[in-house]
Amino acid sequence: MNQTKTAIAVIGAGSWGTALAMVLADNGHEVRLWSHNEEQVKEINEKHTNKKYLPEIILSELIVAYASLSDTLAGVDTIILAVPTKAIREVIGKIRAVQIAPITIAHVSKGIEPDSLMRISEIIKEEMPNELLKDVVVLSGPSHAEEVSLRHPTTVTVTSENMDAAGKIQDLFINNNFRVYTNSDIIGVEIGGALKNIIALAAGITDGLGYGDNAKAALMTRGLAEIARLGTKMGANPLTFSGLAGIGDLIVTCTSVHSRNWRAGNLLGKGKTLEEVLDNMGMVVEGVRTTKAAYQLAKKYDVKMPITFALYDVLFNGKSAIDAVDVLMARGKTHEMEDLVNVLDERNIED
Ligand SMILES: NC(=O)C1=CN([C@@H]2O[C@H](COP(=O)(O)OP(=O)(O)OC[C@H]3O[C@@H](n4cnc5c(N)ncnc54)[C@H](OP(=O)(O)O)[C@@H]3O)[C@@H](O)[C@H]2O)C=CC1
Ligand SMILES: O=C(CO)COP(=O)(O)O
Repeated sequence: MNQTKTAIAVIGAGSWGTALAMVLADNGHEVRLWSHNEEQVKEINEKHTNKKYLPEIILSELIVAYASLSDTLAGVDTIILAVPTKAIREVIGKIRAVQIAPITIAHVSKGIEPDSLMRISEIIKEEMPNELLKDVVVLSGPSHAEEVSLRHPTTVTVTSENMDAAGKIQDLFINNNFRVYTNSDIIGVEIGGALKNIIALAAGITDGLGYGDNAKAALMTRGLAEIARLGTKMGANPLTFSGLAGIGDLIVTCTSVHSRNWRAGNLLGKGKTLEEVLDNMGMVVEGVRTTKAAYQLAKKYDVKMPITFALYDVLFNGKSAIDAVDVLMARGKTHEMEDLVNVLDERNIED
């Protein structure tokens, strides 16, 4: 399906960057995988493994790891950016310092920056000068790196303000194991991908507390309702939340032991402190910072997000998980759909 074979830079050699590098290598592309860790670069090039992040996997020899960013980027016109949200500004700063020609950046990260309340595509556009940036594309959806690296069937979506650019990223990645759709709603795709991590943390907590499937189904359904309310108020297409970057990613993250957010929540539910959990995870748990950002966004846009607020209290205000669940369950009576309908009505009035 992929006609042109090109050199592609994957920036970030954690679980997701490495798994995506494998998809690109399966499609015959030359993949330059940049890491800021020289030991890891040596391991990937000499042993074709990345034991810390994907312990069972042997990597294709088409994947070559680089420690030098300028060597990684030389002659490349597409970057796949796969670092945690917290590192995006720093890494874009390093790219900016060595990049000489305009480039397309496809990011695959799932977060919102607290305080600035920016989506990742917005951060990239802020940090990268116009003359060096062709397009920003987002790739998102239900896709655990552990399963993608085993070539298990996976579906994702790509979006951009320029759908031709999204189509090019679709062509680079699509194959018979990794099916890539397009979606023109960049706000919805980024909000869905980021905020599902909050609900996955909460689902991990209720599992850790020993509550059952009813509690998890409640969290996922009502979690999606509050994600859709906020996203729609921010300008997203509400239909996006019933797609891969919405319900799709919510399902995979709330129900899988691969999810770092679910696992972190599970340990919190079992009584560990946030500090203990994060110290032992060894990989990014995006939902913690995103909870802070979503809490701020809910206030800014005046949207009710009771699960996000309950989790915020558990993570940052010392509330016990059991008390947070009790508060959620004892709230006043409400209509299931009314709040989203109100948000849609407000948007229609503004239009
Ligand atoms: N894992 C998955 O299945 C999926 C992840 N994502 C998203 O992808 C993004 C990356 O996640 P993932 O790969 O899983 O995270 P990991 O924790 O597995 O890896 C993060 C990688 O980024 C590197 N890194 C961290 N900070 C910096 C920095 N300041 N400069 C350079 N490199 C840095 C890490 O290096 P070091 O080893 O030195 O810490 C590591 O190689 C997240 O936003 C996540 O939500 C999206 C879909 C699936
Ligand atoms: O986004 C993911 C799967 O789609 C990965 O989720 P975690 O970051 O919780 O592991």
